[in-house]
Amino acid sequence: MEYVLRVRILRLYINLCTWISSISLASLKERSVLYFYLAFSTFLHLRIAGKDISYKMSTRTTPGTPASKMDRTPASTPGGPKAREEKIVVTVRLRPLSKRELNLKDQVAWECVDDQTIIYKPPSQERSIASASYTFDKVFGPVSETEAVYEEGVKNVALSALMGINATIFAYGQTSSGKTYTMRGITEKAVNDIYNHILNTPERDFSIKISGLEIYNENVRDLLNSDSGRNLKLLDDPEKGTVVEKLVEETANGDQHLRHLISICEAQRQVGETALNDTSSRSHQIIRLTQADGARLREGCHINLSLMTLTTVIRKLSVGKRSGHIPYRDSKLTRILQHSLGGNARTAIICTLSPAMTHVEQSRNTLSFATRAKEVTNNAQVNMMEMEIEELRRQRDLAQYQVEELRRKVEEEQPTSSPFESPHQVKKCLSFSGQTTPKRVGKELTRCDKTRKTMGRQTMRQSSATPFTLVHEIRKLEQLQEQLGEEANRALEVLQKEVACHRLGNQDAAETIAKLQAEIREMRTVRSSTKEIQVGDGIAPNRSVSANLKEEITRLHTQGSTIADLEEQLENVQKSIDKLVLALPSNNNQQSNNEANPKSKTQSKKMKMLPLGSKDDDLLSSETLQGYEKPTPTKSEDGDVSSREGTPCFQRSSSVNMRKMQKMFQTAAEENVLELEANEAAGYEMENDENLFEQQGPPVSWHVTFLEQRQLIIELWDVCQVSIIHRTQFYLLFKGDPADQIYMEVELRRLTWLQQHFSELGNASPAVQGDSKPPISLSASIKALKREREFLAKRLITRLSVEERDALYIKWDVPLDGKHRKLQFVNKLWTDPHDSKHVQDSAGIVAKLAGFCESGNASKEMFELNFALPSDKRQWFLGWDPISNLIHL
Ligand SMILES: Nc1ncnc2c1ncn2[C@@H]1O[C@H](COP(=O)(O)OP(=O)(O)OP(=O)(O)O)[C@@H](O)[C@H]1O
Repeated sequence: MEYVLRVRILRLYINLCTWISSISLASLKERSVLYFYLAFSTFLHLRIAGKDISYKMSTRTTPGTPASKMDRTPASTPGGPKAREEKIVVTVRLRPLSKRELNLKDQVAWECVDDQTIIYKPPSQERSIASASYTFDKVFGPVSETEAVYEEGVKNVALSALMGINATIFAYGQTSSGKTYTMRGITEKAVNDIYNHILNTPERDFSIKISGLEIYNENVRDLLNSDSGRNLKLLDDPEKGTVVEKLVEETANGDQHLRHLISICEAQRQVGETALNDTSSRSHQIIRLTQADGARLREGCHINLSLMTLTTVIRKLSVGKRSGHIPYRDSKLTRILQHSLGGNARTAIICTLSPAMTHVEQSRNTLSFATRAKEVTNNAQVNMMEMEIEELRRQRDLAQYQVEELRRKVEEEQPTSSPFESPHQVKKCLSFSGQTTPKRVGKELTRCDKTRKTMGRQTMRQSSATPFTLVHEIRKLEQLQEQLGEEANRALEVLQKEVACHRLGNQDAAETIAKLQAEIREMRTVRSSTKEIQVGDGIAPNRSVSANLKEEITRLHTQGSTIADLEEQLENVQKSIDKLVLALPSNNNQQSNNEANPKSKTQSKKMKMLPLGSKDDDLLSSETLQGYEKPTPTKSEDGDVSSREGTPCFQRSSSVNMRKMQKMFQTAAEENVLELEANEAAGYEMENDENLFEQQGPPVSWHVTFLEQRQLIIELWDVCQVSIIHRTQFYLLFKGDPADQIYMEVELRRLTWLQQHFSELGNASPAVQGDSKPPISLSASIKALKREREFLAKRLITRLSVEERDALYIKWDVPLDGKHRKLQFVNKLWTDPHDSKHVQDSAGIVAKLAGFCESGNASKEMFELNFALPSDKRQWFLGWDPISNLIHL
């Protein structure tokens, strides 16, 4: 059996760091190099079976426990390696003053007072600044050797990889603080230890594979394959999590080869650095910035998203994993390191510090990052794979075979059945469906069996004095075998579950799914007491839109378009909303919260009922939005779709103005009938799908049609300057459910009319609608949209924390210190109808700012806004006006 140890070297280059805003410009200007550099080494995926899997993780409860003192308790069974929460090991290394700092007569500002505490100890003239003390797992002062940092700080974590546990070590600190210096030594020592382990474990075949990658300004580059291009894609693998597409993985033939490969990664980094400075415009910008004056420096500073997100992820994790959405997906680095940060891995962070007084702010920031990191817990567990299961299965089969052999021997010794024998017992205890159990038919024995039989008989004769003793011994042996069999079966069950979890990505995912299933069951219970309605009833998803629409219209006509029918339509939409809401990761998190806090259960349920509900402090990021894009299926086991009939929320939804809905549908229906009839008159046979097929090829699936229609709608929204809140609501509500067809059609029709109206109107005076309604014109729409953006800009302050805002500014290229940056930012939302990611992100942000999640009336309002048809047709086309009312413009 071969065991594969994967070593990954990951480097992150950063121009400026997240704490840039807190660094005074004066100190920035003094820096000769303005990029930050983080070095990571990641040890991943060691597949190990045998005695090593009998270790389980221990929980470290106090932040003061040194990594070296961490306890490892052998588990009693092979099925014992269950994930336990374990905090990240955080150490700090303070380097000596560098030559440059000495030349500049810089002073030492930090002192390691013991092996766990570092204090800020300013020189006498600075004493007015409050001193501060920080405690970590281990603190290494300026005279400490890298060996000590390895042995006492991170060795345990590094060697966890040899026990089949994912391990990650990374260095974090400002430029020139000693990350490379430290990581080089640590990598070297870890390589030594790994190869020593391999030498001392000759019974196993190891294979060591290494890959190296660099993230520079969110571009991922392969350090072992310079031809691979500058921006490798990250892919989501259902089994492995995030993987880097086409990343080369070299097999190391020995320790020297591994060192050589590591040095290639190192050299690539240096080449990359130089090359980037020469060729990359961004890098030019870095150089230029180092010589720039304050204003230009501020204008142009590019803050690295990965580092920013890393700090956000650590901050969020430090207050508890279940504290809301963790934005792993917001940067390449955090995506790649997802398992190492709060996931299935053991992680050690070495925070490196310069002792210099001039760097005191950066050092404080590093220490506050380290303090937060101390609170982050991981759920490391041994990676158990099919091979290990196979091995256990093999052992069990062997045991079964031995029992059978013994039984046969007893039978030969004692042909008549003994009252002590219980033939079924053994079979029962080893009943797990093995494949390799040798089968025997009747008395037909192979030559090998016959030889063994003869030998066995001789052995039995020698070892058993009397038949009674022999039977007694056999019984004892059987009992032992029974225990073994049961244990093996139990272990197999555990392992299979673990493998299943692994396949799903991680333990968290499995837990979430389990909880979702529980939720689904609960929903079914609620549902079973109410009326069952099929989603998309009467609408065949795979038929052409026109055919479906016509059928729908006919249905509405023949049934007299009763309110009940429309209610049914509405219910279907509500189901779609439920699906969307349930698909929100924040709701999954909320569900998890409820496990711990039953009191919040009612609240949570209420939230789930709300369309677009999400936690208030949970910024709808790309990850959340992906949840929208591919909603988690909420089908129950028997295929039913969740329904909310009878729930308070459903009743609220039912209070939609049904008359208006009815009228709207009728109008739309009538228009469609006219259109269909016109088509028919023109020679199209819409009803005959077969003819259609012949004429146009296979019918377009609803999903394809939906995507096309949605794109058209998005473009029309842009052209017609439609409210971005309306766009957001519509975009997030209608995700392609078959029941959405009618709404998509109506929206398209509405927008087409509006576009036509605007173009016909040209410079002419807009139509006045009477009453208090504003005139319909493009300029009126633009004005309304401007007001709406101003409103949303104001909401940035109340809806988002400073950090969230800064993260968004960075992501959307809004200068952090620019004037009117809130408005600048909001003005960027919903501006590119052709960029689906832009649209998705814009929708997430507007949803958050508009606070869709807060109001229980949101769904009602939305239905009225989007689809209520006032008596005047023109008013209907101004369907987004009430949104202004909603947000009190
Ligand atoms: N503990 C230490 N003892 C002695 N010298 C050190 C120590 N740590 C770092 N140095 C020296 O300080 C300088 C900067 O260190 P290093 O290059 O490792 O910093 P870095 O954090 O990797 O910087 P960058 O982010 O700019 O790449 C180097 O000359 C290195 O030899």
